[in-house]
Amino acid sequence: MYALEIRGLGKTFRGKKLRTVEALKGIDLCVEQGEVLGFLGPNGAGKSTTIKCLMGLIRPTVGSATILGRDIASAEARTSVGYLPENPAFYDYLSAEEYLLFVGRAFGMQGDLLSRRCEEVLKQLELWEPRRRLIRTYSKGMVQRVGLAQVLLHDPEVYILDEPMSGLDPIGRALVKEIVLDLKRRGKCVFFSTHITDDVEKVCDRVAVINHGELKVVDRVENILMRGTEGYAVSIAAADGSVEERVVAEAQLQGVISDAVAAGRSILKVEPRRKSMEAFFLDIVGH
Ligand SMILES: Nc1ncnc2c1ncn2[C@@H]1O[C@H](COP(=O)(O)OP(=O)(O)OP(=O)(O)O)[C@@H](O)[C@H]1O
Repeated sequence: MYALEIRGLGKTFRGKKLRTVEALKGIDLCVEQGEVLGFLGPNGAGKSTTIKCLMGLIRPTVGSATILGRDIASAEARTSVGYLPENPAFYDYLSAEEYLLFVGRAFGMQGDLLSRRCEEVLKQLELWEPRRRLIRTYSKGMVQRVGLAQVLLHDPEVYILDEPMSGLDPIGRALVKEIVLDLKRRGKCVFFSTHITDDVEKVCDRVAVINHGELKVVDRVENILMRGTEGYAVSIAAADGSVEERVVAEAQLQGVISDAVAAGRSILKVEPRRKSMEAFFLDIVGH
């Protein structure tokens, strides 16, 4: 059973004067339990539309999806998910602590379990000190961290995060990456959208690239990086101790090494030169 299974998901928005936007054009995607999948795409690609369909916030025009084998329309599917919206908005006349107690009760938590989990996630998200301050006095990054705290609170099996790193400074981003890796270690499934390639390279097992409502590539991060080998950097030492570095294509590699050895020079290092995830992403989306 997949943690997340999306079959032929499509969404057409109908606007004024019969104007339609085909935001999703039939997406098929499965994510395993214990897997971190980065859902990568430029602005307007269809990431939030996919996530809103999964969370039942909008209805797909065609297709279906399940979470841990349960239809996304069911209450059971929703309770097994931790969801972070793209622009989380909270009851800002509550403190972070009050808000988390409210969320926990909505998930059926109470008593010691609820107060213990509140304390744990407030500490994990570095919100313990300001926990009694009203959310309206928080900075943008703090509000984003309240969003992540409510995602983690009920310890669900599946996490659907819409741009979890947005609005965070480098320290906050590192914290989120650490949280995602910790969820992975604990066998959870994390599906998160982003347009930042570096986030994907560091924490994901697989990447799904979406553009204009269509999935363009779904593959393991290491395959994508290997596929993008541009050549090899060869470091060659001369007899006088000087080092020369040359970048050569795969077809010339053997010849360059043989020639250098025949000339009495040593090969110090041969390293593949890979395309970055960013270059790969820009190729896919056609820039
Ligand atoms: N309610 C709506 N009515 C009409 N069009 C919409 C609606 N919501 C989204 N769209 C359109 O659907 C397309 C996909 O939008 P979506 O918000 O899913 O993109 P995204 O990949 O999440 O982008 P971003 O990175 O900018 O958040 C866009 O062309 C957008 O303008």
